[in-house]
Amino acid sequence: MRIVMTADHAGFEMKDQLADWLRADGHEVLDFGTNSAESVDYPRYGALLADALADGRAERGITVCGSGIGVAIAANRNPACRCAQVSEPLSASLARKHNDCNAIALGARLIGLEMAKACVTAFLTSEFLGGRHQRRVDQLANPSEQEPA
Ligand SMILES: O=C(CO)[C@H](O)[C@H](O)[C@H](O)COP(=O)(O)O
Repeated sequence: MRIVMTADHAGFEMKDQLADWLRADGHEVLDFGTNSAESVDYPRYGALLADALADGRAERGITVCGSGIGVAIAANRNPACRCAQVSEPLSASLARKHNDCNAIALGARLIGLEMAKACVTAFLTSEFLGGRHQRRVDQLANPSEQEPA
């Protein structure tokens, strides 16, 4: 699978470790930085991730910051990106099954590498269930125009 990865300074080390692990597993990883512990601002890295998903350069995205929150907020500014901040595999799986998320955000200051790998595996191996979930995902484009179900 073609996967775009980004991180801020707090997440770059976990991002690099996950990228190596994914490449060893046969995935193609587009790494859009950052690539050091020098302090950077997360909005750019959320946006770079979302741009690559929006224009089809990548099928899935994984982004990492200290908590996963900042990069998730930034990525979700792009309507083509549905990014869930997750800290355990059930949420990562539900992000695919119910929300058709094309990205997850991880907190390198919240979880360890093995838990991050478990989240990534759940995210990459789970499929969107469609049905009532498709209706709700469609409504995200214009939530205030929807009739209550
Ligand atoms: O956006 C975040 C918090 O919501 C991320 O965790 C950032 O990585 C964090 O804010 C960076 O903090 P720092 O003190 O500048 O390293």
